[in-house]
Amino acid sequence: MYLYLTFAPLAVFAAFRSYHLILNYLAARKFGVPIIVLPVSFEDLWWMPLRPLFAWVEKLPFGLGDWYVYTTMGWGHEDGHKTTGRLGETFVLCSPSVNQVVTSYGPALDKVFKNNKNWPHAESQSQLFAFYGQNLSSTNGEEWKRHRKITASAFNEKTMHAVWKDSILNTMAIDFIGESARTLGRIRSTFDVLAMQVLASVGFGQEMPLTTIPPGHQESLMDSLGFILQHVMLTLLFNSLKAPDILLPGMLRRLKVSVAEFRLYMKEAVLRHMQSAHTKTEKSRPTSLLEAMVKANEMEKQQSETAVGKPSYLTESELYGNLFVFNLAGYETTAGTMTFALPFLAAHPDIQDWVIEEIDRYYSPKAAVENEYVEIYPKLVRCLSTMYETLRLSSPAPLLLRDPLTPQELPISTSTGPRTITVNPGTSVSAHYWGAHLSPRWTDPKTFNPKRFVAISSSGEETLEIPEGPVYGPWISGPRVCPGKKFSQVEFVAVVAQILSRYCIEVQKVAGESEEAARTKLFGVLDKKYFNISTHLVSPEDAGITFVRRAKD
Ligand code: HEM
Repeated sequence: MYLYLTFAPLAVFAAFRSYHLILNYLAARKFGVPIIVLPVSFEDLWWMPLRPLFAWVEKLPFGLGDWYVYTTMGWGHEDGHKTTGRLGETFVLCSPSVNQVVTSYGPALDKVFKNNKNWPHAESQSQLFAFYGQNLSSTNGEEWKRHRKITASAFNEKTMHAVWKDSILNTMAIDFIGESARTLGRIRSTFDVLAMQVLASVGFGQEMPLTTIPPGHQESLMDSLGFILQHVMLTLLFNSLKAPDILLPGMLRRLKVSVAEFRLYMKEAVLRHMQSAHTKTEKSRPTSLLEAMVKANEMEKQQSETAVGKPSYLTESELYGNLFVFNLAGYETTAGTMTFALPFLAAHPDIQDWVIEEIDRYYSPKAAVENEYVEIYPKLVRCLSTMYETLRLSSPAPLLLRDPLTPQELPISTSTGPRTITVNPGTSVSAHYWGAHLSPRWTDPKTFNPKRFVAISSSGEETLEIPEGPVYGPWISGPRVCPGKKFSQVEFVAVVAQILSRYCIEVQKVAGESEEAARTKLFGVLDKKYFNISTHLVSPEDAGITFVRRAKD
């Protein structure tokens, strides 16, 4: 009897899933592209906490566990170009809950991202990070336009000045002499802190040290935000849990405190900026993302009070939602990019010398103090090309899902030439930039070569140029292009310029290890990645780099 009660619901569930899998498979066949059949999709939220328990299936013989890799949103990080190399630029992931057309074909990506009205964010992904309030990334259509209009004003040239200055000053404060040898794990934590510091001062306008616990708080801003961001998936799953503290394990109790603390920090910061928005003169320009956002919102509110119809400003919780998403989207992405860029430069001394040549020509470590962002930043093309190439090889974005609202034509490439398929509502399209960035459409796709992004202009100057032919889109394109694109570029260029103006970076060797063996080991470590909000290394402690003071000092 007990056995029956336990297994009957499972049998019903399995029968229900099998029936839907057959229906989805029949629908997928109509596309006439390769199909990968999966028992579960990463769009099934219940699967997320269970997934680690099934890691063993990958070890099954005869490829029986090959499906497992495709059941995480970040499967591209692990798979790279393998599946696209085998099946082509368009294929379907067919599971009981959904069919996903996966594409790395340029015209398809172009079409989807240019038209976010017909191709909105998939509901399954968009609501993930809305626990502080609806925001830019959680909304679609008219709602999204309202968020985008207010938040766009935050990313202005004045804030870029602040990003430049803060990035350089925070890099100067890192002790690369006292701790010259760092594992890639330590590199990541170093730049996690740096990225958070830049976001706290440029994002919040936070002036006190991030580690201070002000009156009325239990945690510092750094500790609360850091804890939430490091455990964001857990926050997502347990945030709405109303259980009394005594029943919660220590980890969830701490998470609850951090979530409440960060909300309080946001509340105080919004209030502070709302008050200063009233006292500052019209002409004084905001210096933090939050201040700019609050100011634009207050102006919108005033106009909205005189107009009829739906309010066009953001509510308080929407301001929090956006501020949190800026932190979430801007912290790991930039820190992760640095974690890959520095070892790539260490392993390619010729490229490093080429970048240093540019830095020595245009950059001086006083650049932050003298505030020369406007003059120096645009000249550091080789530094920026290093970021472009790093992102080509290690993009932080997972598979980006879009769900068509009405039947849409999607271009595909086949061995007999290009054609289109009709994608109906209910089928997702999944942009697979890992496949695109490592495609043979690039010359020598696996090699780190920032020079591929540098061209010479008619006046003889080096300029950044994306090669024609292959697809490049770490920040995507179209109306939903990453609003923090320039923020991340300015931060990256400032950090690399500051470091290489004083240090060379070398591959770390253990006693008796040859240069070649150390490089091979480093490449092996850089090659094994996984996704958790951004790109992470599987074994970051197994390789490292060393900062060597440059001779000119
Ligand atoms: C290397 C750095 C970065 C990369 C590669 C990157 C990449 C991306 C990508 C691919 C998207 C589109 C996601 C989608 O539509 O599904 C996006 C959106 C977004 N990013 Fe970034 N990002 C970076 C840095 C930043 C920074 C520094 C900030 C803020 C300070 C930021 C804020 C955002 C926001 C708010 C969105 C949502 C935009 C919308 O939906 O309209 N990002 N980013």
